[in-house]
Amino acid sequence: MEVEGEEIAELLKSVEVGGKECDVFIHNGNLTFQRLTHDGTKPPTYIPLNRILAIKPCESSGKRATLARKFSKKNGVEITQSHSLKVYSTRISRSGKWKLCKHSITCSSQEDSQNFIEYINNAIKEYVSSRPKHLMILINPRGGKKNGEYIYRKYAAHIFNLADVKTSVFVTSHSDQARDQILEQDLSAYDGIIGVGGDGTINEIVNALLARTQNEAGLDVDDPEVTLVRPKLKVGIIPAGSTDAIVFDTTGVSDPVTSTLQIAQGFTVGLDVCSVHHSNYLLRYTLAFLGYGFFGDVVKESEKFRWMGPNRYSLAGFLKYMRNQSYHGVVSYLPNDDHSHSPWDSEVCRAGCPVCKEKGEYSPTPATVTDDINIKVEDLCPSEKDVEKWESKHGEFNAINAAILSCTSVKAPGGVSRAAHLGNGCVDLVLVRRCSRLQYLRYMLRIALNGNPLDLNFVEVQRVKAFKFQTTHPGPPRSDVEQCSEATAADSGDVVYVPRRQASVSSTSSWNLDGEIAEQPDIDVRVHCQLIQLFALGPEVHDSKPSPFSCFR
Ligand SMILES: Nc1ncnc2c1ncn2[C@@H]1O[C@H](COP(=O)(O)OP(=O)(O)OP(=O)(O)O)[C@@H](O)[C@H]1O
Repeated sequence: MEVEGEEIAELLKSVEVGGKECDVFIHNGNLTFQRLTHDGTKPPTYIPLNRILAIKPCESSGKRATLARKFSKKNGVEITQSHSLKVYSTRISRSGKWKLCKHSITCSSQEDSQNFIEYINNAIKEYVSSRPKHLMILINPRGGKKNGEYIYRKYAAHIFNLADVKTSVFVTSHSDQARDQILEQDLSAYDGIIGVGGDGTINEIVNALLARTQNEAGLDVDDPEVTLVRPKLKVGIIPAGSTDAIVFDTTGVSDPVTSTLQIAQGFTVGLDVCSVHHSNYLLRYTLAFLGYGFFGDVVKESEKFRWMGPNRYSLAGFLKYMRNQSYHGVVSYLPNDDHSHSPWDSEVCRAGCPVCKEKGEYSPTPATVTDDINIKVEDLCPSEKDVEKWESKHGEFNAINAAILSCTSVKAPGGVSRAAHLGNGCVDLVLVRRCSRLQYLRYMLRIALNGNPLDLNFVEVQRVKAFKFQTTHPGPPRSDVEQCSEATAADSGDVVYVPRRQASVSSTSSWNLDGEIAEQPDIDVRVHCQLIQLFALGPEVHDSKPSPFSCFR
């Protein structure tokens, strides 16, 4: 059989699919159903093989049994229950959430049914080499609305069961237990570690996994220049936290079913990680965001209102906004030398993003993912040889934000830097210069209301491979400082802004490192290109047009 010049493998002839008579074949990596009509005009429906989660024999009952009986009567064949099977696949809804679909097929003989199951299972294995076989699941029962366990049992467990992924489930009983588990357990049986919780949970997992990997490799993690080793195990996250920014950035939605389906189907993206040092001492690794000034203060202040739950951030944010503080310091950074992408790009990072692909040569489709991703050594971590290229900016800042990911979420659709990439080996360093309350409000509203927070004259952005921050004393009178910063800005060709009502200057703030507070303001940050492999596809572009790849009904 041939379609548009392509060889196709015919699997089943004249079988019943959803009460309709079809031929079933594989064409171009798709399981294709061709409805048999008198005039043969129905277009085929297909399921890409990499979207098939499982295929199982099943017992026909109820409506399904009636349809099968009708079909067998019409075709004059005896159909027993064991000749029915179900193909479980995924489809993407208009909202971007992934759904599990069932396609029931009734074959005319036991042999046909078994051959079909065998053929599809082999095709999936061949086509999709990187599906996990055994996962460690770490559930944080205290994250978000404290329903991590419920979310896992209701939305995730049956998907892993269907996909024949073995799971070892641990529910943490206290903070840091996930870390201890990763540091102390024998991990050789696992393909990946999945956190059920929020950003804090995945951070704890990644920090522990990186610590263990570097320790086993005998590396000095306190050396900011060290080239870190990529862990063999992949990580994943099923959202059950308050913000879930990392899940949102890597799947496009915050939905436990979407995340579980992407994990079970072995989709993988390479994620950049920042190492954060203070005085040649490793503070921690961060995955999404670093913020000094406003966002550091908010997290610190919010600790006083922990009893309020997630609302504590709104109250702390309001109090800090009213105080409108700014901080002195020098930011030095190593600019990205690859000018093919910048924070001003209108194209955002997506599944199959060419920028990330080129950097890490990873493919988000499971067919070609291998453990040995070919990353150029010079991309892994900026080194001493880059010394001469460092640049710096001095001044007073309301906020210094570094976006490793775009940091978009349901609450912040504008993100911190919408064009930031998952795995380009860079962070977008956003400097919010000393400004009035009203100006800062405009900045925040653009993050919250899907505007562009970078397009303001008191905000500067640089795409960098590394940066350092050092506090400076208020020093010269304000007019001198302004002259100095404006002169620097003018020299470098940047827009000069004149703040109307300015912030009050305080001594130092703290860093918000993915939601954790670091009291040391002077830090040294290096970006490690795609150091972690995360089970996710990357946000997808949605097409509102109906697709032939859909649930076959
Ligand atoms: N059993 C537990 N009891 C108390 N704390 C725990 C427990 N298990 C984990 N934790 C800690 O809870 C912290 C916060 O969890 P997590 O980040 O997942 O939720 P969240 O803060 O609500 O979500 P988000 O970070 O997305 O805003 C983690 O740093 C983790 O160490």
